[in-house]
Amino acid sequence: MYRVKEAFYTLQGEGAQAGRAAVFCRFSKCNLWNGREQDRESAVCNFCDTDFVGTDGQNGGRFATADELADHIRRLWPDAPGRPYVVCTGGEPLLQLDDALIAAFHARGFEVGVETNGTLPAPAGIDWLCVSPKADAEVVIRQCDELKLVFPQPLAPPERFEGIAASHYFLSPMATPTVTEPELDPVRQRNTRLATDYCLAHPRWRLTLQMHKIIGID
Ligand SMILES: C[S@@+](CC[C@H](N)C(=O)[O-])C[C@H]1O[C@@H](n2cnc3c(N)ncnc32)[C@H](O)[C@@H]1O
Ligand SMILES: Nc1nc2[nH]cc(C(=O)O)c2c(=O)[nH]1
Ligand code: SF4
Ligand SMILES: [Mg+2]
Repeated sequence: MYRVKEAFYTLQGEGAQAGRAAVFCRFSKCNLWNGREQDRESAVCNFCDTDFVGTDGQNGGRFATADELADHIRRLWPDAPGRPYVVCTGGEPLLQLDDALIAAFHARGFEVGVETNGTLPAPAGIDWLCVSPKADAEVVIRQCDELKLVFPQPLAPPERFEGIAASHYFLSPMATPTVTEPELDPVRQRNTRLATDYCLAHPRWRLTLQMHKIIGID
């Protein structure tokens, strides 16, 4: 049984695939926070900008088989040229994404992207793996397509992750979890300046911005 909070068609807003059309499949549950506001402060990951509790979002639900979920996601992709792309996120997608679901996506022509906190092993066959480390949680994935670190995190300085083999190293300024408009978020503005300065001083790192919030989609 797969539990999905929501699924929607949008543009990838972050990282090296930013600007690419994708169906986002947001799985329920995370291993670093239970999703309840009253428990945020004591959670390992305490800046999450996402509601991943339950299955009640748009196109959310419980899916008994990989084929049922992949068919559901396929229906959200437009009938137009261009390689179908699904981004599995959450919550923590690696609590649920398995070989059967990756195979079901591939069988429908999808490239499979994953956004993970890196604390759980990744199944084989993922086409684009984005690892975003959180605080002092141990990262077990040693190789990925992009390492996308939310910055700054006192317990997760960029230098700690340079041993993880990645094609791209990004800093993503930490936003206030509950604020969607960047211009109304002075904390994000300060963090954008800090991330910019870090990238200027350490040019292996690149800046990425949450484009979907800037342009006001999803
Ligand atoms: C909600 S998480 C879900 C996937 C996975 N659990 C993870 O943490 O990577 C999706 C992306 O949003 C980023 N994110 C979450 N809260 C954020 C915030 N307040 N500011 C900037 N990025 C944030 C995460 O680091 C991750 O790259
Ligand atoms: N447009 C858009 N791009 C995204 N990239 C990563 C996201 C996520 O929450 O995993 C995300 C998201 O929530 N929306
Ligand atoms: S950002 Fe990712 S790891 Fe952190 S609580 Fe949200 S879903 Fe979990
Ligand atoms: Mg998001």
